[in-house]
Amino acid sequence: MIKVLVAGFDGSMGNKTTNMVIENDKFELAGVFSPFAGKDNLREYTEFQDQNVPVYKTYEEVAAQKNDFDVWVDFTVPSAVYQNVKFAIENKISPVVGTTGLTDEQLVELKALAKENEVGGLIAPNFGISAVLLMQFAKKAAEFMPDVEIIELHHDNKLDAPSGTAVQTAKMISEVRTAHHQGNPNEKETMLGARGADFEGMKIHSVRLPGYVAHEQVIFGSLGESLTIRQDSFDRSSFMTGVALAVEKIGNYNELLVGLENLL
Ligand SMILES: NC(=O)C1=CN([C@@H]2O[C@H](COP(=O)(O)OP(=O)(O)OC[C@H]3O[C@@H](n4cnc5c(N)ncnc54)[C@H](OP(=O)(O)O)[C@@H]3O)[C@@H](O)[C@H]2O)C=CC1
Ligand SMILES: O=C(O)C1=N[C@H](C(=O)O)C[C@H](O)C1
Repeated sequence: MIKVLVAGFDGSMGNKTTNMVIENDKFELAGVFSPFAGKDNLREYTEFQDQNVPVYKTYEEVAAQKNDFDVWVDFTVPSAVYQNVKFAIENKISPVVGTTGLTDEQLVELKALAKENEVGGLIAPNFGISAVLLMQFAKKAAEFMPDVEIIELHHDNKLDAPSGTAVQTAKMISEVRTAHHQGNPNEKETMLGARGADFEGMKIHSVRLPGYVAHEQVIFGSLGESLTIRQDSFDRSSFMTGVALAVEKIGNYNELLVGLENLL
């Protein structure tokens, strides 16, 4: 059995993940983690009355029981994810991280730490197969159509913008695209932000509205034609297959990987 701790268990993704772990015969829910939890055991929560699982609130509590955990699944917040992943690696608990917001510098540091500790881990901006495919297709398209704008659309509880998926899409496109300005070089924004965020000349636009979950559209323009690639996550269940795959496989690695495609 793979022993799993879910950090952010009380959030939208953390709740879905907690239920997925409980229902998966290959996994044991060995703990949940949030500094803000008001209870000491998961069975005190109405939804989990049959689950005798400790609620951990501090790193010290987790460290004292670190042999109880194989995998740390993180669906928390951008402001906490770096410290959470650093702690997990230092305690030889494999991080499987959905939380977005890690900087490039933090990623480099965490990769080195994982190598030093010979701990496998995964940072996945998106666990949905439709999003993983969208990023791959977008990179291919950019080889031939280098003028591109990204529109990501999310629920209006999301803390960060642009989305981690949109940033990862732009990074993958930039591997095959020469950085260049798009639009009139003399263009002026008469309203600040009108042209969106800029990534090596590509523009990224973030929509936040009730009714949305997670969606991304990549639009390519060229002489006399356009190509649009779109993915939609209508429900957070779309991420669970990828999370389960990562939890199951991450023990086979001894380095920190970025992107679910590394495990497919
Ligand atoms: N990679 C992927 O496929 C996906 C990634 N995400 C990402 O996952 C993250 C979470 O998304 P979502 O579930 O919608 O967000 P929510 O706000 O619904 O949940 C976040 C949870 O984390 C808790 N939390 C805050 N700080 C800490 C901490 N230091 N340690 C542990 N838990 C903490 C929050 O508690 P409290 O409310 O008390 O602050 C909350 O319960 C976001 O970064 C999002 O971008 C989301 C979906 C898919
Ligand atoms: O906050 C979300 O919901 C999501 N966040 C991730 C991101 O920022 O890319 C993944 C997915 O889009 C859902």
